[in-house]
Amino acid sequence: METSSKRSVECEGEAASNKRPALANDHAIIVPDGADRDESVHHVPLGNDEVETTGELNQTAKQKEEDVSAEDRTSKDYYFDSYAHHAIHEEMLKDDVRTKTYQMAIMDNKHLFQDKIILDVGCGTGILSMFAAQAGAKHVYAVDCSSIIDQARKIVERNGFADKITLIKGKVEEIDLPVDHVDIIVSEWMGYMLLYESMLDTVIYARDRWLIPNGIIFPDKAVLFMAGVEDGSVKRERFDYWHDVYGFDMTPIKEIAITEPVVDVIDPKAIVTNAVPILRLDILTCKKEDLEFTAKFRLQAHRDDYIHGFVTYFECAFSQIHKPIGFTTAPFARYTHWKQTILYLEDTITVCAGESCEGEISCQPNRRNPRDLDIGLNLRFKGRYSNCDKSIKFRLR
Ligand SMILES: C[S@@+](CC[C@H](N)C(=O)[O-])C[C@H]1O[C@@H](n2cnc3c(N)ncnc32)[C@H](O)[C@@H]1O
Repeated sequence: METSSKRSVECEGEAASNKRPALANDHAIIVPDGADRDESVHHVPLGNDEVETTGELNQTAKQKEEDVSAEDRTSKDYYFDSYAHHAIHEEMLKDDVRTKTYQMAIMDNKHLFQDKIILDVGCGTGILSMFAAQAGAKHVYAVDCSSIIDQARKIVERNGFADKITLIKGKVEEIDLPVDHVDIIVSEWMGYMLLYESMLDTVIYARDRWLIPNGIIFPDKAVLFMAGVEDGSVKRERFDYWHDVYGFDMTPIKEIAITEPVVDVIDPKAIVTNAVPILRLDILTCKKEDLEFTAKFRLQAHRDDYIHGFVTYFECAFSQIHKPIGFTTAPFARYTHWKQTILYLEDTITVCAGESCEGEISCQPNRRNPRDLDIGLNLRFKGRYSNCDKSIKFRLR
C-alpha cells in the first residue's frame, strides 16, 4: 500500500480520536476533549539570539563554545537561545493536546496543590506555574535559563500572580531555591522521540535535590513506542531524490540524509506492524543512566506490504492524580507539535502478513552534543521475498 507524500495534508482529513488507543501500555491515557488540531504550527529552527545570563553563565557558555568546532555547533550551543524567541512558545502553547492535558491534570486536582510549594522546571512563558497558582499553590518557584523568563515575569505580574510565583533566571542545575524542599514538580521536558534535548536529566536533578519523599511529578510516566511503516513516496521524495538532481548524481548527500531521523506526521494507514514499547520511564524513580537504553523488539506485519522505516512516538501520563490522564503523540491520535520521529531504511523490506522483523534499538545522548541523540538499530528479517541483517546508525540533531 502506498501513502501520500503530502502527509500533513492527508492527515487533516483524518478522524481525530478522543479515545486512548488500545496499545501495549499499562496506564490509562485520556486525551482531553476540545483539543483541536492546528495545522499552522511548525517546528521553529534553533536560532541564535543573544541570551541574557549572569556573568558566570556567560562564562560557561563561552567555554562550551570553544569546546566545539563549527560543524558540531548544533543543539548544544543554540538550545537556550532557541527558547528565547516567542514563536517556539507559541507553538507549544497552541499544542492544546499538550497544554490542555497539563491544565486538566493541575486544575482538576486542586486538593493536591492547596497550600503546597511547587517547582516549575523550565517555566518558559510561565503557563504551568500560573495553572499551579490558580489551583491554590502556596508558592511556585519558576525556573528557566532562557531569556523568555523576562516575558514570563511580566506575564505573571499582569495576571496578578506576582506574590505567588517567584521567577528565577538560571540553569536549574546551578541555582539555589529559597526553600529546601518542594511538594510538587511540574515540567514539560519531552522532546522529539521523547528524549531529544535531554531535558529529563534536569527534572531528575531537581527531583533528587528538592522533591519531598512521596512528592508528586507532573507528568510521572512516559512510554516510547516503535512500529514499522510503509512510506515509499516520502522516502523517494526525501532520499532517492539525490540520485538525479538536474541530471547529477548527488548520492553523497543521500548517505548523510538517511542517517538523520525525520520529524513529521505519519499517516496512521502507513503503519504496517504492531507497535511495541521500547522504553518505559517512571519519572519518580528513573535515573540518568536509564535514559541510555537498548531494547529488543519484534514487529509483526498485519498485511502484505513494504517496510521503509520505523516510526517512534510517545505517551505521557499523570498517574498520581485523582483520575489519571495523559496524552499520546501516536499517528492515529490528534496532532501534537512533536509529530512523530521516523527512522528510514536504505533498503526496503518486502513483508507478508504474519512475518516479523526483530532486533535491538539503542538510544543515547551524543557524547559531544548531549542534547542530540545517537540511535542504533540492529535489524533482522527473513521473509518469503526479502532478507535483511543490518546494523544502522542514526543521529537526531
Ligand atoms: C519545552 S519548554 C516548556 C516551557 C513551559 N513550561 C511550557 O510548558 O510551555 C522547556 C523550557 O525549559 C527550559 N530549560 C531547559 N533546560 C533547562 C535547565 N537546565 N535549566 C533551566 N531551564 C531549562 C528551556 O529554556 C525552555 O524554556
